[in-house]
Amino acid sequence: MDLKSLIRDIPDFPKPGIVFRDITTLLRDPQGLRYTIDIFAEKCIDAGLKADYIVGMESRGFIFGTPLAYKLGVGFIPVRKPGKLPAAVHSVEYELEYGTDCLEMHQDALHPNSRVLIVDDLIATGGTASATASLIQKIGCELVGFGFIIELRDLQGRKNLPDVPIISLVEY
Ligand SMILES: O=P(O)(O)OC[C@H]1O[C@H](OP(=O)(O)OP(=O)(O)O)[C@H](O)[C@@H]1O
Ligand SMILES: Nc1ncnc2[nH]cnc12
Repeated sequence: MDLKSLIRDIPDFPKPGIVFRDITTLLRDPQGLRYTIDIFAEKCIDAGLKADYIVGMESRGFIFGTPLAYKLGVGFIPVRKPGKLPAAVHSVEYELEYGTDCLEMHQDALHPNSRVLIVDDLIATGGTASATASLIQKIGCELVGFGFIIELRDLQGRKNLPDVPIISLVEY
């Protein structure tokens, strides 16, 4: 199945010059959604990525990370934008094109030495994924790899990530 054909390209969103890779059209397609999660799980297994938990970033990381965790038979841990999680959190600030943003995770979400696969819908600069990796490493967890539906290769986000396996299903 050609997943790229199910992803809608929206030019000049959210600003001129950006081509927004819209996954809502993929999610809307029952066969496309099922295939995405099935092939994602298959590639993780084939790559030997043995995780105890999937960590997904708000918000589109939730959309793919949770069904992948279900498929792999492991737990899902949300990494959320500031002020959303009710219990004590670890926080990490990271650079955006303009300014900074922050991500948070419950301090008690993971035990040290838990094996974690970080999942998001897309990697662009790698800032979000890199910040999430630093969060789980703060707790002493083992980062087994990253999984993305979409990788924007020209932005070279991989260069900002730790040296672990990276799975991406669709590249631009
Ligand atoms: O590699 P980067 O340059 O960090 O960009 C990738 C991130 O940007 C998008 O999330 P966004 O923060 O736009 O929020 P959303 O998921 O709520 O739409 C996307 O879902 C990734 O998390
Ligand atoms: N081009 C893009 N399309 C969709 N989500 C994004 N997040 C960062 N860059 C993006």
